[in-house]
Amino acid sequence: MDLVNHLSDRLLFAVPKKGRLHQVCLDLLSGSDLQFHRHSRLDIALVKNHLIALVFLPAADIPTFVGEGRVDLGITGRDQVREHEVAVPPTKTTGVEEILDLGFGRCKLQVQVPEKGVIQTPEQLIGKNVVTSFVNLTEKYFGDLEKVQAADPNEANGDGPAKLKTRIKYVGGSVEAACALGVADGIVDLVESGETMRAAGLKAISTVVESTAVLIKSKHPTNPELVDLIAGRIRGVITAQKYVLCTYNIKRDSLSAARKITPGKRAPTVNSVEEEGWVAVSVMVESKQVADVMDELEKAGAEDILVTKIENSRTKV
Ligand SMILES: Nc1ncnc2c1ncn2[C@@H]1O[C@H](COP(=O)(O)OP(=O)(O)OP(=O)(O)O)[C@@H](O)[C@H]1O
Ligand SMILES: O=P(O)(O)OC[C@H]1O[C@H](OP(=O)(O)OP(=O)(O)O)[C@H](O)[C@@H]1O
Repeated sequence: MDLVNHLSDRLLFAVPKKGRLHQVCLDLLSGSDLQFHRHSRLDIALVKNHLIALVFLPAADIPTFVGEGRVDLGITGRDQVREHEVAVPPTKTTGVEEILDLGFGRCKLQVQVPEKGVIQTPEQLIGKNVVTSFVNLTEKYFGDLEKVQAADPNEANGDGPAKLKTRIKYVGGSVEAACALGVADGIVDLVESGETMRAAGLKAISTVVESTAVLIKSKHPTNPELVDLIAGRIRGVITAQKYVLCTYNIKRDSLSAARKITPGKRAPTVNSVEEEGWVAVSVMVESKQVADVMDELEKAGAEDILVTKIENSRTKV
């Protein structure tokens, strides 16, 4: 099938083709009931049940395609969006709009130096070699540091705004190896658990950007209604993953204490039960807090506390 000729009437949705965000994005598409079959080695897949085509692209390239309006929707890291924005500042018609913070892919772009070295602050890297995959953000970061230093009367050399003194070099991956290989005095790279950084004998001395995955759209999508529909579905899946449904029985006298523990997103649903003086409560609770909430509810006199996974949802995040 000539896929390219099937694209003209379809909304284009870019998804990371590899890396940390790939599988979790596929799970999100499946949770949103976007059904597709990707032929091996093809970076385009037609969605069977909507006028949408998925395009599988490197996360770093997605802001470019969406920003130029070639692709309508995309998922990538906020770090990649910021990196692109420094290189190509948005205008009224170009650039991306963030629709939704997806919560996963949480990491920080950090300045890192050898743990046992003499450099302790980012200012000490000025004029030295810094290696990164995020050249634009790194140049801006050190450019701003250099400006601050130049504004300091003790440091000013009177030459006016100079070109960047710090030498920023691009590498596409394994950035953490650059210091050990003698190519860099410091690096700017992503950190999540910190394992990669520690294994390379590095430590973080500053944060350039904090990032999570985001759903982005172009400024003039071809089918805004379909963009809203997909955004609503994805929001529903993300909310469902973030919350669980907690139900319990409690004496009406203790209800106000229990409401403080489980205020819910709007308010808990309270139903009367057959037994005099008791009510049944059902309420959404953030998954990461649910164990503490159950302990507190028990102390407040709640009984039959049950927690259920939410498959999908339509509620404001
Ligand atoms: N360790 C991490 N933890 C969480 N999110 C991360 C991590 N590393 C990267 N990310 C996020 O995922 C995005 C894509 O990074 P990743 O390195 O996975 O992509 P890639 O370079 O395309 O893939 P690969 O590294 O497999 O070649 C980053 O821009 C960032 O937002
Ligand atoms: O703090 P951590 O949990 O160790 O994660 C950080 C690492 O994850 C990313 O690399 P990835 O493993 O995706 O490979 P890459 O270096 O080839 O980009 C990032 O570039 C770091 O190297």
